[in-house]
Amino acid sequence: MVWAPEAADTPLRVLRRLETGPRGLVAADAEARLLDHGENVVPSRRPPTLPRRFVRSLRDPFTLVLLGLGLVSALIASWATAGVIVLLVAVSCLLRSNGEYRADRSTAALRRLVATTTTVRRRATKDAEPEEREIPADQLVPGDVIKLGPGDLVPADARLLRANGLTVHQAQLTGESAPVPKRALDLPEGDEHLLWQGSSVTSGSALAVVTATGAATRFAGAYAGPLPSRRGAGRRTSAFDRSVNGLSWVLVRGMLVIPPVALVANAVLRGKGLEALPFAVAVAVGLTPEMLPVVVTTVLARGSALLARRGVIVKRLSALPDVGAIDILCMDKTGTLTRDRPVLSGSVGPGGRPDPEPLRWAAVNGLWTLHLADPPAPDPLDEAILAGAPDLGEVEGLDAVPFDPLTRVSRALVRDGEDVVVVVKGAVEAVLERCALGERERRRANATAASLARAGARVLAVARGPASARTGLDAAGERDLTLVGFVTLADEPSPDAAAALALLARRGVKVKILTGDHPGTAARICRELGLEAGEVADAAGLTAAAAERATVIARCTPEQKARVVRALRAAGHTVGFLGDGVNDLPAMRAADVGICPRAAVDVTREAADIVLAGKDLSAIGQAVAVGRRSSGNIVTYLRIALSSNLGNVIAMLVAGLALPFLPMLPVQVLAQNLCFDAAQLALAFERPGPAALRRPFRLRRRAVLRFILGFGLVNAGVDLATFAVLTRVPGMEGEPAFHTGWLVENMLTQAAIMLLLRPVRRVSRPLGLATGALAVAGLLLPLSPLAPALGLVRLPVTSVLWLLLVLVLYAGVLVALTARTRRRA
Ligand SMILES: Nc1ncnc2c1ncn2[C@@H]1O[C@H](COP(=O)(O)OP(=O)(O)OP(=O)(O)O)[C@@H](O)[C@H]1O
Repeated sequence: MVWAPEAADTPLRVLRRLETGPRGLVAADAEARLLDHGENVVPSRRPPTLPRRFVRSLRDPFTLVLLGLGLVSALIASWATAGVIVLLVAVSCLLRSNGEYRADRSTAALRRLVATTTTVRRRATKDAEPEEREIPADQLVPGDVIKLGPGDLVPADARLLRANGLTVHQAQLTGESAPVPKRALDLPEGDEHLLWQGSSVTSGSALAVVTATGAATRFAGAYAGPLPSRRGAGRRTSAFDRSVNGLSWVLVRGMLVIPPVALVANAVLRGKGLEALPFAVAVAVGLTPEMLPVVVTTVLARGSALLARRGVIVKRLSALPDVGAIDILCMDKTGTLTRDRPVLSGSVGPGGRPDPEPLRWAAVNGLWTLHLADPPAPDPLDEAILAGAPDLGEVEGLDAVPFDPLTRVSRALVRDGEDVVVVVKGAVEAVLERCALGERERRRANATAASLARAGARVLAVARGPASARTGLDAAGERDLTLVGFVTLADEPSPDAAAALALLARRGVKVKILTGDHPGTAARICRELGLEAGEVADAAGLTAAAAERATVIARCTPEQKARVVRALRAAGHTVGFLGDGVNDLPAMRAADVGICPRAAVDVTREAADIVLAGKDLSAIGQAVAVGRRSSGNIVTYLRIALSSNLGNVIAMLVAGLALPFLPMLPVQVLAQNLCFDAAQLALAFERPGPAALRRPFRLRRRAVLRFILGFGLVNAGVDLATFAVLTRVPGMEGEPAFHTGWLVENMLTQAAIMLLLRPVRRVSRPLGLATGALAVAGLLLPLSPLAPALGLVRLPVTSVLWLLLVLVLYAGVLVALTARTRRRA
């Protein structure tokens, strides 16, 4: 059976070819088709397997440079060096891919909870009435009849059977960034009647028949390789990623420069040629924080697992440090701060007097948009209006376009007795600008709406005007309507919103409300939640400076929300956006981190980096804390690893020039590196001090570089002091004794650095064990069976005592130098 419809086929022919009908498939038939066609999953969207992750982790710049150095070692037959490098790479990639894999698995159950679902029409038996059900999108089969509404992801390729004011965003497939209109034309010419998997509904509603699923969709064909970013082309790397990448590249450059410098120096000063190459390679490896990718993955995977236990899904692991860096969180109001369960509270005429007419016409509009546009999920506002509406009389619906956040109105064309009328309801300004009103009447209407909003109500304006059944809704002028009045609805704040806002304030995150609603309503909700409303601004004509000052920005269109977010980012803030509706999508894409509650519409959930699967909004505060902790641990690792490595490399290069022999054998450099790397994994389990949780975390690259350089030099000084001791203590004259002394001292100082260069004093159990093991390994390696292979010998007791003395002095210096930073933590 060939499912793909020819572009110009009529709906009937397509339905026939797919052996289905407008009433949907019979359930048993759908099951059989599922076996035939498989699940509706694009192959490249399946989570990668462990081996594939392993191969992917090889693409890291450090790993590539390490492999390059390994290759050089192999070419000059320095097998031990090559072997240790391959071991380092293998362990690093294995730990990293395993960490990612486990992080994915830890959120898998939660992900299923918030998986995309689709409203499908199916029948229990051939003669049964069709029923509409939500099923997971991966269970769809060709021939299924589906319903779509604003915010829905198009779950498979489909042919429209009916469409109402439908526009879709299909940039991923066609590159068009603006939403394109779609119609259920009988005899189409272009692709106006076709929907592609991977696009999303911006406005309107539709009934469509699925023509292709899974690997057979156009999307799967277009992206056989890796997927483009789900957040669209606008997605940038975060400040944290950029800083870590920047540091990495400084080091990679260093790694590439060191071997030639060491070689040339040896050649010039000692007339040695290529025999110094293994040493040069080992020194370059010594500079690498080869465990950086592993530590980053472990820290982030742990953070994500911790949050999963609290019902928070981190979809993009690298979003965690971004959450920790957020200093402004913008959020929408409806469905985030309020429950989005509005209840009708009143109906008044344009002057503010109680009047049932606005409610009646609002309900007529709501009823027929619901019936004719037939969206998959009814709008809560329309439901509330219908629940509280009186008898609507004999009004027959002719056409309707559901609510669109861009126009901010919903429209219906109805026959009222002999007359055909267009009924418009929506945001006050959007409706008033469609009304023929004198200056005074307009002012009076605005004053009425403002006073209703100040009392905290959601206000909808209702207007009507003459139209023609023949020319239909699209041609209805809608310019000279008559204002019927206003309906008001109450929407309770979410029970946990106040606590969540208070927690964010304690964490130093400023909250801004960006809403499509009236400023009065938004300001009132803020006060009820204990948030100082401060400056309330109107989105129209808002300047960047005003956006920075305001706490509430009202009457926002979706694009204006995004513009505010972009302006705040341009002013140097790290901005999070929390929203649930299709009107929040552009802002979510513009923000550093997108967050959405579980009940958000599909597209918003797809675009979000973090999904709050639980009900409690306070989870955002927890995500912020975990984000800061994760970044803190990564930076602590970088400081410790790099200042220690840098110190060692400087000391080795200097000593290399002063000594008649190599200060350390390549295999010793690498063995010491391996031990240090393994111990440093414990830094992933650290808990930063309370001060780190009180303010947004910013990785300041310069400050980190200064720290690394400063302590690197101190460390080099200590190494050279060790060098001086080793050359003077009796019994240490020979090359093996010198090597052993330096290796032991290095491992002891590395353990000291791990304990002392952290921002907090408290030592976690994993860290205590790791540093203890590193120090003991340093002392015991020369006595172990590995000693001959590593070129180590037993040291006289006096020299060990001397080395311990240097260590104590070094620890004293570190304690004195870090006292100030620790006091602040
Ligand atoms: N179903 C509807 N019919 C008519 N008007 C609506 C409907 N839903 C919303 N509106 C009006 O359009 C305005 C903008 O709606 P939009 O959904 O963009 O934002 P919002 O509901 O106010 O919430 P948020 O705080 O999430 O931005 C609303 O304030 C309301 O006046």
